[in-house]
Amino acid sequence: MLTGNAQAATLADPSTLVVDTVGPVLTIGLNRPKKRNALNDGLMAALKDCLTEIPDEIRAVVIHGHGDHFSAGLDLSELRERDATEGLVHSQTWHRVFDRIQYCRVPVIAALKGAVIGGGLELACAAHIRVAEASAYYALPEGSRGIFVGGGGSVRLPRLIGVARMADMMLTGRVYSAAEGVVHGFSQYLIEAGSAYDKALELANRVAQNAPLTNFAVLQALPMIAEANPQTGLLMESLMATVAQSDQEAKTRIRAFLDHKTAKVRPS
Ligand SMILES: COc1cc(/C=C/C(=O)SCCNC(=O)CCNC(=O)[C@H](O)C(C)(C)COP(=O)(O)OP(=O)(O)OC[C@H]2O[C@@H](n3cnc4c(N)ncnc43)[C@H](O)[C@@H]2OP(=O)(O)O)ccc1O
Repeated sequence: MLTGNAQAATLADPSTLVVDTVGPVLTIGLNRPKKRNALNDGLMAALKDCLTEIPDEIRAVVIHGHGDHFSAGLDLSELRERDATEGLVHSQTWHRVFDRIQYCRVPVIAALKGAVIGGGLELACAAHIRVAEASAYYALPEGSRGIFVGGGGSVRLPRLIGVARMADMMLTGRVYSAAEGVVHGFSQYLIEAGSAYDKALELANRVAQNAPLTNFAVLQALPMIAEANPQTGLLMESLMATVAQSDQEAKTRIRAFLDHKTAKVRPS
């Protein structure tokens, strides 16, 4: 991996994030509403710090946007002339930040509203669950800006919506609606305007009640199993299932169900 001065010079700007704890949930609010939460170097460095130091008692994370939008993507005012090395360093810096989301030890839920554009969309792709309210819209206008995605979008987005649809987004620059986002498998929830944050928090509290080992398996093992060849995947699944069910947590939880001391599965 390349390193360089462009990266070393970046200082975290704490004012660009509002970080809070709500019970077992860490909430991270992108906080540049006047700039539609465009992702500048200071915000990206702050986000990286914040995701590196998740307290032990936190069981889930919600990332949301202050103001009317999730994020308008890369802060174009910072897209200064870069030579090839600096460009690679910049892109790889973003990769490291978004990898911290994807490989976070606890589930990360993105609460989407308004503009979810370019790098903002790439950020959302790294989360484990996406909750969109009706105001959310998605676009990849990189073509019209003369650039390419640089935050892992070409790896993560096709795995969610397919290569052809991502190609359509990039080539046409078309704005996709919140409803299309659900239909195409980008977001898992579509809810009324104004409620993405509340819904994300509700879901975060729910996943926080799971056995940590099950959540770990979903975050770390499931993506690998899904991409493995079937034989390898089935073996990995068996190993993961065996580890999980032999854990004391599973034994306690199953005993509680059999003793009628825990909730049944009911439609919500
Ligand atoms: C190359 O290596 C990379 C690339 C990347 C990632 C790339 C990308 O993310 S490309 C996508 C960049 N984003 C855009 O093109 C969106 C631009 N913004 C808009 O279209 C609109 O602002 C809007 C989001 C639809 C909202 O519209 P509206 O509500 O009308 O607000 P405005 O009046 O337009 O904006 C208010 C204020 O915010 C500024 N602003 C908005 N977006 C950005 C932005 N992306 N960058 C900088 N500034 C922005 C706007 O200029 C206004 O400022 P004023 O000073 O005029 O008030 C990743 C990694 C790589 O290595």
